[in-house]
Formats: sequence, C-alpha cells, structure tokens
Amino acid sequence: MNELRNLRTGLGMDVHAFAEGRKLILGGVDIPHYQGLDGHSDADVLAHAISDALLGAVRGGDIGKLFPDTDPAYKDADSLKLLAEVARFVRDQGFQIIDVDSVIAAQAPKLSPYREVMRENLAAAMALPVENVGVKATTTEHLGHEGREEGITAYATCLVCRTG
Ligand SMILES: Nc1ccn([C@@H]2O[C@H](COP(=O)(O)O)[C@@H](O)[C@H]2O)c(=O)n1
Ligand SMILES: C[C@@]1(CO)OP(=O)(O)OP(=O)(O)OC[C@H]1O
Repeated sequence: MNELRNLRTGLGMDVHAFAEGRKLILGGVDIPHYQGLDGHSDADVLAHAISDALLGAVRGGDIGKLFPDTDPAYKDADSLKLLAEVARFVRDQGFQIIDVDSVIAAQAPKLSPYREVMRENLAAAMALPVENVGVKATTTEHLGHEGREEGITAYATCLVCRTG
C-alpha cells in the first residue's frame, strides 16, 4: 500500500492556433504543412502538454510558471529542451518518470508518418525508453477549432513514482 501511495498521475493539455509563416513542430519534428502553430516558443503543443502532465504529477505548477511567455529567453524556444528541463525538475523533486501517453487532435496534416520519430525525440528529451512514450493522433471529424483547422490540441498523461 505504501508503494502505491508513491505513485502519482499527471494530466496536461495545450492548444496553439495556426498561423501562416510559422513552422509546424510536433514532438520535435518539423512537419511539412502550409501553416504552422503560433506561439512565443516554437509552439510544440505536444511537448507542452507532456510538460504540464509531468509538472502536474509533482504538483510543480505549470509550464508557464517555469518558462514565462513574457521572458525573451523563451522566444522561439526549442520545446524539447524545455521538456528535458521539466524532466530534470521532476527527478530533482525525487520522482521517477514511469510512463507517458498522449494524443494530438488535428484535422490535418496526417501525423501517423511522424509518430515514431516524435516518440523517439520525446523519449530522448525525458531520458525514457521509447516504449514508455505513447503518441496518438485523431481528427475531430471536422468539429471544433481543430476540425476547422484553426489550431491543434494535445493531451498527455503520465505516471511517476516518488523515489526519495
Ligand atoms: N491528424 C491526424 C489524425 C488522425 N490520424 C490517424 O488517422 C486515424 C483515424 O483518425 P480518426 O480521427 O478518423 O479516428 C487515427 O487513428 C490516426 O492513426 C493521423 O495520422 N493524423
Ligand atoms: C513554453 C512557453 C514559453 O513561452 O511557450 P508558448 O509558445 O508561449 O506556449 P504556451 O503553451 O502558450 O505557454 C507555455 C510557455 O511557457
């Protein structure tokens, strides 16, 4: 029972709007598309959702607390590097990251060709085996802001265990 008490789950979600002239970076992959996501950073909505899941699990606030979007240091920031910092923070708080799963809601482009490289990038950023990182994609059947191709939403969950 005591060991189970050391387990914590985390939930994260993030939304970024599409904008012309921006890159579409998801899970650290630069995906060819006619529009990209707007943001202060590189707007990697998947890396942000996973970062928030991890921070939630250790009650560490959220990504905006660690990396304020008013700080010029994070202008066009590589969100995989921010995720690596979050993973280090989680470990410094005395937790082991066990597993991460995620889903990207995007009407377009087709993301499944990029799934494995996204998993590899994210796993490397968190120093996790790739089998402990899940990435899925879904359309929203043309409903909502994702369905109108106005933006992309990402959701993530994680499981961590207190080690210290
Ligand atoms: N942007 C996306 C959305 C979906 N996929 C893949 O297509 C499958 C079917 O999507 P539905 O929304 O119709 O359920 C989904 O399971 C993904 O494998 C994708 O690659 N990119
Ligand atoms: C990572 C940050 C850094 O400015 O990136 P943004 O592109 O502003 O993305 P958002 O998910 O709106 O907020 C998180 C910010 O901390």
